[in-house]
Amino acid sequence: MEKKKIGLLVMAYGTPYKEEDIEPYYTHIRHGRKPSDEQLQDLKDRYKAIGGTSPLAKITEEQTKALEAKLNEIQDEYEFKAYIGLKHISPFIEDAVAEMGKDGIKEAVSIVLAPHYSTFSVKSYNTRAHEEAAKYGIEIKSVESWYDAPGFIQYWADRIQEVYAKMSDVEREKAVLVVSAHSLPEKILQNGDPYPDQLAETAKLISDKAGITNYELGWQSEGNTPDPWLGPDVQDLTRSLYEEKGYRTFVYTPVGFIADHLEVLYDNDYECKVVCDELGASYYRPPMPNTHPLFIETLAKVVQNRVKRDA
Ligand SMILES: CC1=C(CCC(=O)O)c2cc3nc(cc4[nH]c(cc5[nH]c(cc1n2)c(C)c5CCC(=O)O)c(CCC(=O)O)c4C)C(CCC(=O)O)=C3C
Ligand SMILES: [Fe+2]
Repeated sequence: MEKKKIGLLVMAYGTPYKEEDIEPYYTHIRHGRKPSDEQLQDLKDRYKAIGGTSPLAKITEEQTKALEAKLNEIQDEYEFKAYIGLKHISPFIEDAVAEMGKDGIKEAVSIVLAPHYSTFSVKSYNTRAHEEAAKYGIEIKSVESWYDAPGFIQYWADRIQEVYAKMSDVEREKAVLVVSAHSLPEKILQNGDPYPDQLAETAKLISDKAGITNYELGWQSEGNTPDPWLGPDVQDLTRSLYEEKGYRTFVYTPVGFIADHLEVLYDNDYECKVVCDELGASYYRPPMPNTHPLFIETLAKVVQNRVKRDA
């Protein structure tokens, strides 16, 4: 039987490919407003600190290829063809959709490489994709969130158990799991955004599965703007947990992200580690999902379920 061709639109944040890309990328993130020299230098310094550029571009590509291959392996009704569409750098979401149009694709499914739904994040990706798709008569079924997908929960529970198993008994007794996502401006709460509740649900599912009772929710990587952001910030949280609850071992799981990139390699592995070192506490950060087979299989199931669902 002839397989039906279906577009697989994989959307992600995007990252500068080289140093010269940092300024236009940052300007795009800031909705077209150029960063000040100081802000730009600060961002350049952070990329420098993690090796010059982020590994994210390569990981997004590997995740997309692996997801496409997995989907074509687990079913034979459709032939999935993957397209990467990025939020803040080329190939932009619109470029990917236009490419699908050129290839004659009429039916597509989309997923954002971020587990939790927010009007600020996933909704803006999906809106851009759907607006462009309308121009080409492409029907896109969009996955809205997958923060509770069983394989995603299992992935983190396994990694957490590995970390706790490595600890000395003394370390384990005073350990706390810090489950975090990217902070967003507090104003998202006015319209009942599900983002904080989804993070809380991910944290509960993961800690239950891993058998960890001491866990706390935190927010990280907040932007440099005057409005209030969701808190507590993971660095402040580390200090208060140390002082008020006596924890001495900190296990950071930035579950709002799925790859090694700036927010994890700098904001966790450098900034949170500095706080732990200063306090004399132990720092742990289990590996990110990247292209782990269980993680890719999980995304494939999420996509497959979305294709099967009507509307
Ligand atoms: C919700 C969310 C996610 C998770 C969901 C998703 O993945 O969509 C995410 C992921 C990421 N964010 C990233 C990078 C950056 N985000 C920034 C700034 C901002 N992010 C925001 C939100 C999010 N961001 C917001 C509201 C701002 C402030 C904008 C403003 O000023 O109004 C800035 C500017 C400088 C700074 O603030 O640090 C950078 C460099 C990278 C790539 C890292 C790499 O290159 O390795 C990734 C994966
Ligand atoms: Fe960001």
